[in-house]
Formats: sequence, structure tokens, C-alpha cells
Amino acid sequence: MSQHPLASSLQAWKELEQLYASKGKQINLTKAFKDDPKRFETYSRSFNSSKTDASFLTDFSKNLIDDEIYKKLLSLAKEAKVEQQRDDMFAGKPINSSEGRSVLHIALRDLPQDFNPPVEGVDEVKGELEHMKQFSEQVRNGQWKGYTGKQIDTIVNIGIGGSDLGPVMVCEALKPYAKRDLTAHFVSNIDGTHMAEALRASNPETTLFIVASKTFTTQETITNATTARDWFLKSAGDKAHVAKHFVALSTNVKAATEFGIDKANMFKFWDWVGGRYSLWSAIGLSICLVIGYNNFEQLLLGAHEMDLHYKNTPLDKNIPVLLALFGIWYTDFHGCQAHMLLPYDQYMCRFADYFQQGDMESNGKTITKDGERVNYETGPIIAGQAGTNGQHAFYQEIHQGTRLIPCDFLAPAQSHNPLGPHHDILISNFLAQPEALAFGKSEEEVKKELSAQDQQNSFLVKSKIFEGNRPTNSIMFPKLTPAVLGALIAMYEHKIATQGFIWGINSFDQMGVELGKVLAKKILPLLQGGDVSKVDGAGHDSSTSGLTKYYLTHRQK
Ligand SMILES: O=P(O)(O)OC[C@H]1O[C@@](O)(CO)[C@@H](O)[C@@H]1O
Repeated sequence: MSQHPLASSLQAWKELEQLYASKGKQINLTKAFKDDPKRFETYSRSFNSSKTDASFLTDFSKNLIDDEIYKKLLSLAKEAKVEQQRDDMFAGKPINSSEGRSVLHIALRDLPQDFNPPVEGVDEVKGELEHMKQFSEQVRNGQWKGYTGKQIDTIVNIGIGGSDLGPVMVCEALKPYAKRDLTAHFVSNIDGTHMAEALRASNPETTLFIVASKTFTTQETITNATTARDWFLKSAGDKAHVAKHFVALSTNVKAATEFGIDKANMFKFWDWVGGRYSLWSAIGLSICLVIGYNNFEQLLLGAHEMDLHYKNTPLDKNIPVLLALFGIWYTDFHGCQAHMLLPYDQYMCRFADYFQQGDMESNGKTITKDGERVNYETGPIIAGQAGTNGQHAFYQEIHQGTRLIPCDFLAPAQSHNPLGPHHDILISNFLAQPEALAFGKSEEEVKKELSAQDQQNSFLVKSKIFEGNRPTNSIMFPKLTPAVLGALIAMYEHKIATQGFIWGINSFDQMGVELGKVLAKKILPLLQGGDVSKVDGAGHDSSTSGLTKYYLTHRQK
């Protein structure tokens, strides 16, 4: 019996195909809400935390489902053994089967030690957190001095992917909790501009560089770190001063030591922490420095509360599971290609960016864990922007485009910056968009607003019709606090994992990022050699060769 069968072979999947064919495309939300005045209550779920302020409301009622479809989706989760696969993850089983690793980001935030999976390194988490706490407090209170005895007023986090996106997103989202006299730069791109702009704004005497890299082999990060170290030594001179201005966050202590970073300034994590799931680990040091350890701990505790919810809640009340199932309903039965994350909070402006990696690097796969090619769609394209900006950018397509684009709308009831009418106006849009998407605007309603002459203009009338029945989830929380953010991030982490469990894929490796890196390393010597005459004989296709020659003949001399 296959451990990870094709999802399409499951009985519930086959029955969902029949349901889609028979009525899936005909679900009419206007009628559904009219027929069931309690639809909001029926399909809303609350998340409540007993130990933090992380509580929120999730409204699933504007999804294209009825009770029969809803129950069949739950059957799919059951038949796909979602609960067993979840429990295996929490127990530390090596579910990342291609790398033979556990997947235990939940252990990074299990401060109450509710789970305690028997895996090497889990018992060191608290010690590393204590190290992060001590160090961040020394920097923030001025005890940690640079090589000329001055306090640190600037940090430069050097990392990419999961070693960058999480810290960037969280530091932006929790800016109200930031130490405003500590400037944080995040350098990720190998494009020299990224590092040049950060160095231009930094003083070597008062800057701390954080080299964040799980493997400590990533070309962009090591190159950027080397450039930063050379820049620093131009001013500091003595290599002994590096220890005061460089720290490393990695699983690779050997490589970090060889780079010249003092072992005492290393913050370690473990191979069971995936890069895109690592902000809770030492990779979160920049977060501790910016918002303080206590707020970082609240972030962890909020995520832990969501872990408890995901682990212990029956499927029909389990918010990450429901998000996963509705997403599969659209991806695999409605044929949707994308999913939008639309936070109506400017501080969450990097939230969708973060989950581009979180979701697409986890579920952008075609091979099941049994080695079969899937015959269905897997991870969607993730995009989004803070509201209301997105409304003035791409909502036209969401409302009237040819394809269905499911959206998650998120918003706080309270703003950190209650300016005049701003928050009411923001929330009025947060409420109106899902309403417009769900219920649209009929031809009759359009014509009522047009002159008799314009009513005869078929193009004009039809251009103003909104078909509606465009699905959304709405999530509201009291205020964007560290614990609420932690719970929201964990909620989406578990949604993504649940979808992977159902699709039978390994959501926790990333083989797809390797080929491009290998080819770039092959091309680099050709560019560094600079000899155009050698390009045609280098074994590349005519396109790559032609572009290479263009570069060599046009680049800076
Ligand atoms: O933290 P590191 O080892 O430098 O990896 C950075 C990023 O590179 C990857 O593309 C893997 O190579 C992401 O999965 C990862 O978050």
C-alpha cells in the first residue's frame, strides 16, 4: 500500500470531482446567503489563545462551498491521513524524506515544552534563545561596544531567502515595537547595489554585521559577507576587531569559524529547521535586536498557541486545515492558479513576499514522496500587497478577469496609528472588497445607474457588470501584536504543510533551486575571464552565448 498515494486516487477526491461537475461551478453566494441567514456563523471559526493576546476570527463563509462540498473536503483530509502526517511531524519523524530530516520549526517556539520530540538538538533550543537574549540585550543597552568603544547603532543582516525574508517581514510588521535609534539594514541580493547602499549608510565603528546562513555556503551571502568584512577592515585594520562587529547564524559552525567569526559570536540552529521556517531560530536574532527579546518571545508564544490549535483541534474547527482544504478546492477543482494574501495593515506590507517563499518553495513540486508524478495541480502562485494599495494595482483582474483568484483578506480592528478617519476608511475597504467579489453587480443594477441612451450601449453595460462568486477568506484580529503575528505566520505554515500532506509531496526540501546555481557557477569563469572569443566554444546554447557576448562587450571596462 502506497504511503503517499496520488491525491487523485482517493475516493473523496473522486467524489469531489463529481460534486464539482454537478454543482461546483453553480454555487451562487447571493443565493447561499439568502437561503442560510446563519451562513456567517456556520462557516466562521475563532482562534483563541489562553496564554497570549493572539486571538482572531476567520470567516470562511464567502467560499464557493455548500454543506455537502464542505463535508467532502473534510473527508479528503481524513482519507489523506492529515492528522497522522501532522502527528508524525510533531513527533520529529524524518518526514522530509529526500533529506532524511525531521521538520521541527514547532520545537523552536515550544517554550512550555508541550511537545518535546526526541530529536537531537531540541533540548538545546532554550540555551540558544538565552544566548540570543543576552546578546541582544547587551547590544540594545549599549554594553556591547565596537572596536573604538562606541555603542552599536546599526545592524546589517546579510542573508537571503529564509535567512532574510522572515526577519524583514517581522521587523516591518512589528515596527511599533522597534528600538527607533537602532537602524536595521537587510542585504540579500548579490547585486552590489544592495550592499553598497547599506554600507553607504553605515559607520564601521558602530555597525554590527549578522551573517545569516543555514548552510553558510550560499554564494550571495558569503560574497556579501566578505565584501562587508573587507569594508570594515579598511577602517578597523586589525582582524581582531572582527569579533566585535560580526556574528554568525548557522548550522555550519566549521564554515563560520573559517570565515573568521568568533565561536562565542555564533548562534546555532539545526538541520531540522527549514530555511523558510527559520525566523523562530537564531535567524531571528535581527528581530530580537530590533524589537527586543521579550517581544520576540511573544512572537514565539503566539505561534506556539497556533501549534497547539493545529495539533489538538478537530478537523472541522481546525483553521489551518480549513484554509488548506478550501485552497485545494480552488487549485484542483476550480483550476485556480494563484492565491492572494491581502493584509489591510501597512505594517504587513511584506507578508505576501514572505509567503511566496513559504508556499511556493514548499509546494511548487510535481513528484510525490512515492516517486510518482502528480496528475493534478499543487502549490499556487502566491502574490499580494497591503490594502488599500492592491486595489489600485491589480484588483481589476480579481473582480473582472477571466480567471478565479481566491483571496485572503486580513485586518486589525485597532491601528497602532489611529489618525483621524483613516482606520475606518481602511476597514470600510477591507469589508467592501470581499462583499463586491462575492455578490457582484447585476446587469439590472448596472442599467439602473445609466441613462436611457447608455443602457443601449451593450459594451458599456457588460463592462460594468461584476459576475461575483469570487471566493475570499476574511481574518480579523484585535491589533497586530507580536503574538498575533506569530499565530498568523504559524497558521499559514500549517496550511501549507496540510496541503502538501494531501498532495503527497515533500513540502520541506527545495531541489528546484539547485540547477540554476550550478549553471551560474559554470558561466561565471567565462564572465570573469572576459574573453569574447572563448564564449562560442564554451558549450552553451546560442541564446546563452549571444547574451553572454552582449554582456562582455557592453559591461564596465
Ligand atoms: O540560509 P542559507 O543556507 O544561506 O539558504 C538561503 C536560502 O537559499 C535557498 O534557496 C536554499 O538554497 C532557500 O531555501 C534558503 O532559505
